[in-house]
This record gives sequence, structure tokens and C-alpha cells, in this order.
Amino acid sequence: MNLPLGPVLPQEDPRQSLRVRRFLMAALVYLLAILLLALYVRQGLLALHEWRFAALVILLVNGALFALLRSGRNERFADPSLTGIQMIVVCLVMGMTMYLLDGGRGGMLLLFLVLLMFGVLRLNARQFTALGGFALFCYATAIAAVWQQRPEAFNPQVEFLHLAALSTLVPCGGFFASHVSSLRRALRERQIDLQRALEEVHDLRSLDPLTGISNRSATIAFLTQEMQRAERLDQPLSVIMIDLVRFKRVNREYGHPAGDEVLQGVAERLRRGVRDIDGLGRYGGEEFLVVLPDTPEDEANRVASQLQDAIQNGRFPGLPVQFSVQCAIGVGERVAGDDVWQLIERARGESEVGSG
Ligand SMILES: Nc1nc2c(ncn2[C@@H]2O[C@H](COP(=O)(O)OP(=O)(O)OP(=O)(O)O)[C@@H](O)[C@H]2O)c(=O)[nH]1
Repeated sequence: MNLPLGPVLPQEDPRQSLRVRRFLMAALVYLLAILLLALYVRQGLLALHEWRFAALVILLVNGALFALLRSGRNERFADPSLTGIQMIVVCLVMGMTMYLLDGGRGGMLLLFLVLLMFGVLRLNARQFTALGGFALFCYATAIAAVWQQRPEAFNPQVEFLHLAALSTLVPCGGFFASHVSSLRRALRERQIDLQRALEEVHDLRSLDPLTGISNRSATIAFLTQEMQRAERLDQPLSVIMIDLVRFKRVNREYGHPAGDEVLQGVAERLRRGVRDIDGLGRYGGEEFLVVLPDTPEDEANRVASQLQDAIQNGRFPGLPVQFSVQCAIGVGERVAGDDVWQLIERARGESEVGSG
């Protein structure tokens, strides 16, 4: 059932919103308890001023809990759901109500059992058993006080049966609590698995499996985003296109696995040569694209020549020591009105093979 609770619920944090929603459900049961107690007044089992007192206590306690939850101060508690505190409050309010009633306690007991069942949603079996023990204690204390002070309002047979019925709640509730808490644990583990799977899917979609750097589409997406930002902030942006020269020869003479190792080694050298804010991707088979946000062309030229040196002077496993991997490098700076393809083509057009 979707109640129009928008203004009452915290919108920013879904967990906090769930806590308040759960609290409001319990508050609704309390409201029913107040109404039910009015019936007891009509039946002469509760004095009007006692009803007013009980209603005031229930409203004040719930108001305080709501203020704690809604202000976010509950986050300072070890259990921000405040379940333990709310359950203790249920037991105390139940004890008070049972003490005030002159009979018909069984009816009210049912309503309090509903409130205690909220504990099953958060507490584990041990905590729920402790809570059940406390509920029994509060009930027994209340009726013992009635027996002492108003023996005419005390029916030993009925009260014994009520106490026995309440006692059965402890193991039953403990069983449900243990079941629900293992379901909760399983759900949490599934959520973690799901999160991992989503991350893997994201990696598969955006990373090049051979080199581990971004693939072509993720690099283009990054470049598009950075070009929009540069346009908006009126900042420079440059790209560097790197093309390994005569790479076919590497594959032909030293084998495809050696070619793979060269591509991995080049990607690693490029990764080490750029900043964290830069984008680096495998643009094609033996082509790489570096995106340099907030970088003018002369600065990009400096980076390009460092990257070229790192590749051409590097040693790659699987290739003879004297073999130098050659690369053509071109730099392009964004000009107003460019799209990604125009910028990339400009860098490709500037491409030159180094002398290393
Ligand atoms: N080992 C390996 N080779 C690849 C991979 N992807 C593409 N290649 C090879 O890269 C070579 C690219 O060939 P070309 O585009 O003609 O490039 P090139 O031989 O460097 O020629 P130029 O760029 O004109 O100097 C082809 O032989 C592809 O098989 C890969 O993942 N692993």
C-alpha cells in the first residue's frame, strides 16, 4: 500500500527512509492501541484520566522517537534503526497499560504482540530472546502490582494463562528472528555478488581485455564528456594519437603472442606516462589515444614526446634486445565547434614517426 508519505520520509537516504517507514507502521499500531483503550474506558475497565495519561505517554514517546529518526540523530547510535530502544519502549508501555487496566488485558496483549513482532525484522534470535524475557518481566511486574494494589482487578487464572501465552512468544519469535536474520544475511551476500557482477559487466563493456586500459567506445565517451566540459569552462583540451609502425612485422617475425606482449607493454608505458585525470584507451589494433583535459597543444607535444621516448627506447619481452618498437605520434588541440572525430583526425594528420 502506497501512502502519500513524501514530506514525512527522508528522500535522500533510502535506508533512513525505510527506518522511518517502519517506525510509522509501528506508530499506526500505537494509534490503534489508543483507540482500543478508549473502548476500555467505555466498558468501565479504564478511567478516563488514566486513558488520557496512557495516550499522552504513547504520543510523547513516539514523538521523541520520530524526532530522533527524522533529524538523523539516530545515526549516532550503534544501531541506527533504534529497534532495540523501540522494543524496550513497547515493553514498558505494555507494562504501564496492563497495570492501568482493570480487566480485558488479553485484548491489549494481542496488540502489543504485534508491536513486539517488529523486532523480528531486525533482531537476531539471541536479541529477540532477551527482548521476550524483558517483555515477560514487564508484564509479570505490572500484574503483580495490580495483585498487590487492586486485588479485585486481578484474576489469577486468566493472568496465569496470559503469562503462559506470552511465554510461548519468546521461542516462536526467536525462531522467526533467526530465520529472518539468516534471510537478511543471504540477501546482503547476494547484493554484494550482484554489485561485483555489475562491476565486471562494466569492466567488460569499457576495458580492453588484452591491455586492461579503456576500449575504443569508453575512450570516445570520455573524450566526448571532456570536450563538453572544456567547451563549457572554456579550457584547452588536447589528444595524442599513437600508432605503432610496421606492427604487422612484429607479429609475422616474432609471433602473435610477442605482438600481444608489445601491446601490453606499450599500454603500461602510456599508463605510467599520463596523469590520473587523463584518459587512455586502445583506439584500434595497434593505435592508442590519450586525452589530456585542460592541456594546450605545446604542453601536449611535450607529453607526446616523452611517451614516444618511453615506447621507442623500451625493451619488450619476446623481442630481441636491439629491436626498437617505432611509433607515429600526432597531437591535436580542440578548437571551438570541433566534434570528437574532427579532433582525432587532426591529431592523426599531425602524426610523425619519432627518430628514436
Ligand atoms: N598481436 C596482436 N596483433 C594485433 C592485435 N590487434 C591488431 N593486431 C595486428 O596489428 C597489425 C596492424 O596492421 P596495420 O594496420 O597494417 O599496421 P602496421 O603493420 O603497423 O602498418 P603501419 O601502421 O602502416 O605502419 C595487424 O597485423 C594486426 O593483426 C592484437 O590484439 N594482438
